[in-house]
Amino acid sequence: MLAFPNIKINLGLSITEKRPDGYHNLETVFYPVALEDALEIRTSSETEKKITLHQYGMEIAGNPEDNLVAKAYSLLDKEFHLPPVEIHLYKHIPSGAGLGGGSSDAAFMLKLLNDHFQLELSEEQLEVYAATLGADCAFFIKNKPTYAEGIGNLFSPIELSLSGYQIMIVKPNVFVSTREAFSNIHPHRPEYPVKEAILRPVAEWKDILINDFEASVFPQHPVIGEIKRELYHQGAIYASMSGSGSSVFGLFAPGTSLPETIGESDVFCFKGKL
Ligand SMILES: C[C@](O)(CO)[C@H](O)COP(=O)(O)OP(=O)(O)OC[C@H]1O[C@@H](n2ccc(N)nc2=O)[C@H](O)[C@@H]1O
Ligand SMILES: Nc1ncnc2c1ncn2[C@@H]1O[C@H](COP(=O)(O)OP(=O)(O)OP(=O)(O)O)[C@@H](O)[C@H]1O
Repeated sequence: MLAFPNIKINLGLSITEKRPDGYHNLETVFYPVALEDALEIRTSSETEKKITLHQYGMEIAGNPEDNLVAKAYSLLDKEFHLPPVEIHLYKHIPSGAGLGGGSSDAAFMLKLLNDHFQLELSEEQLEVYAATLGADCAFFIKNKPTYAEGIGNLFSPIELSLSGYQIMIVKPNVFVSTREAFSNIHPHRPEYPVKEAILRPVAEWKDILINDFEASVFPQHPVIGEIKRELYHQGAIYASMSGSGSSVFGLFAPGTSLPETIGESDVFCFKGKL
């Protein structure tokens, strides 16, 4: 059984307060975009080990047993005593990009196991499992435009369609640690709440829809801020860093031509239609 875990971008991201448990409350809108990994599971005849993971494409830091797809399997295996599986994961989504690639793989793994082994779990039950694997993991269960608050885990669906817009995503070759990005933030209530800003026309977002991580990440990694400026310079209607970086996306009007390139030759670049 095969699935294509996609990415999310953050439309606005306000870090509103630091919690006693060290995590931060935030407000953001997650929007799914069709930049995808490929993930396949098959029941395995292996008797010695439960998971055989084959990885292709971009390298993932860490050991295979720490891969979030393995963690997703273990989570359901504990409850349902699953047969052994062979997993094929083709990585096309860059890591450390703020695009939620690992979280998406994990969420799609839960959905695949649920379907393949007919576990009959509801979307709500799958969301509960997903939330234990990463802050934004549960979003990828329903995978629809979503307003998120709390630590990024309390969801309400929103009516928002960017259908027809074009997107360019650029990720420079720098690594931003999510944990470190949070530690440099001074939480505050936004002047223009994300939930209200998102209702305004896209052409107005530039001044009102803000990712708070930009103020802490751009000074440390100026190349990311330069990419955002360049996206605007080359005609983006709205441009922003996604999550805690290091990727930046630009939204372009339907029918306009996208820039050939942005930034240095070693950047990752994705162009697509929403
Ligand atoms: C910033 C976002 O990209 C917004 O979409 C996500 O909330 C980040 O989600 P993520 O990468 O899945 O993050 P996790 O792996 O759960 O957390 C990494 C680290 O970030 C910090 N963290 C994360 C989420 C949150 N609401 N507050 C935090 O302070 C914690 O120190 C945590 O140990
Ligand atoms: N299947 C996976 N794909 C990518 N990374 C994974 C995976 N499993 C575990 N990881 C680990 O998770 C880390 C973060 O990966 P991820 O692709 O989620 O990045 P991110 O862009 O920082 O996501 P986010 O938007 O959640 O901050 C990687 O450095 C890697 O060590």
